[in-house]
Amino acid sequence: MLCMSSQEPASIGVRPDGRPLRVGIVCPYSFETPGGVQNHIRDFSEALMRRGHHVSVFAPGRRTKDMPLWVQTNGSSFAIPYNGSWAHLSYFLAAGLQTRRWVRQGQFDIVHLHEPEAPSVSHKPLVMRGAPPMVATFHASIEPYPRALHLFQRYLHSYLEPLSEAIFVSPSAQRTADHYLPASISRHVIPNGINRASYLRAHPDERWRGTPKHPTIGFLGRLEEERKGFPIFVEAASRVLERHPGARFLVVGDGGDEAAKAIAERDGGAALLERFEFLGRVDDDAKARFYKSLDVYVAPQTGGESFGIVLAEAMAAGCPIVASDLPAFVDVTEQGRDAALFANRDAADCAERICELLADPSLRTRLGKAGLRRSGDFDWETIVDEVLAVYRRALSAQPGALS
Ligand SMILES: Nc1nc2c(ncn2[C@@H]2O[C@H](COP(=O)(O)OP(=O)(O)O[C@H]3O[C@H](CO)[C@@H](O)[C@H](O)[C@@H]3O)[C@@H](O)[C@H]2O)c(=O)[nH]1
Repeated sequence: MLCMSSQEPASIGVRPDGRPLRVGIVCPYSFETPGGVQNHIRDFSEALMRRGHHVSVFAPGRRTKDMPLWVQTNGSSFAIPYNGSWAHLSYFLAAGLQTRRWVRQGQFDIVHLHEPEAPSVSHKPLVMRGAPPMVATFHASIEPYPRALHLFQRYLHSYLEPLSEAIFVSPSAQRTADHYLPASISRHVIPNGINRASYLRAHPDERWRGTPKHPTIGFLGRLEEERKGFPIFVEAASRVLERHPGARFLVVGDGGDEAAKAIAERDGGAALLERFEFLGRVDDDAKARFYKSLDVYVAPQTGGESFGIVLAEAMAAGCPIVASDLPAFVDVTEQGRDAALFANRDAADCAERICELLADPSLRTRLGKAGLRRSGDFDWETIVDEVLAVYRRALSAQPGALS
């Protein structure tokens, strides 16, 4: 079992004896496909290792070349539609045996489960006898809560009983989990984190930088997923072009070919398509430069967002944001003080907000500065301390758990 840590522990401070913690993290989704939960676990693990702790992650699916050595996989996964997206999970008998064996062999001080309510490997340690203290992070936000899911509430309620502490990435994620989480479990809202410094130090990329005549307006996300709102971005773009014919629309994410085809098939689609540039999936450095270069970043997501990590990233780059008024986005932007919000699914309103920002550089500067300040609340360096405080509580509630 490979558990990694950095060489020089700065401050450990969770175990009474000052030794580093051994933390086992279970991710329900395969690392073969990128996603918010996987990125969160990767960045959190790296931040814990920078503090000197030992971390090992278990996830479904196969190993890929670029996967860190501290991620272990169980070799298989299957895809199901989940919360407006496709999730690559692993659930059946072997998955349970493999996960529990991994927990036993890891001799962890703490086991940290992500989305233990999802039918995947992070569900499995909950039935173990003699398991270390278990903390869970709940990411999902499903509002309004569907009637069909009420059927599972009683089952989940008793299944989740062994958890020591629960973390929610936002108040909206807590409202969802409150439907099935036993009242006895302590609750903490701790947001998703970002590597803020990487956005602060990024430089704009000349290819993507706007000018007053040719401002650049960006979208980032999985284009083929309805809930990421790309069709709303396209509709808003066509309206913005009526007032700013030189505007360029830069798009990062998988699914560019299909999305370009759909634009070309619209009335007047060929002219609209000329104003779009599909950049495909980019690496994290290019992503930071992308946010840094834009005049406006647009987040037109229509639902299923538990937090809105992309907003936090754009804020850290000082990029002014136009976003839909989903509950999670309202929270991240402090009730809209740090971004211009539009009525969810309303492309005309979205275009209006974009045009207001394009017409008013001082408004863009004000929102960029407000976002930059707000992004400090999501820096991993702060968030890790908050999670370690939760680990400390879980360990002190089970004093015999530490070896
Ligand atoms: N480098 C790079 N990163 C990308 C790309 N596309 C997406 N990402 C990154 O992938 C992460 C997740 O992006 P989302 O579009 O928000 O994905 P999600 O899987 O729907 O995220 C969910 O979980 C997050 C974490 O809890 C939530 O913050 C989010 O609201 C949502 O519920 C973000 O860090 C985003 O920048 C790309 O092409 N390149």
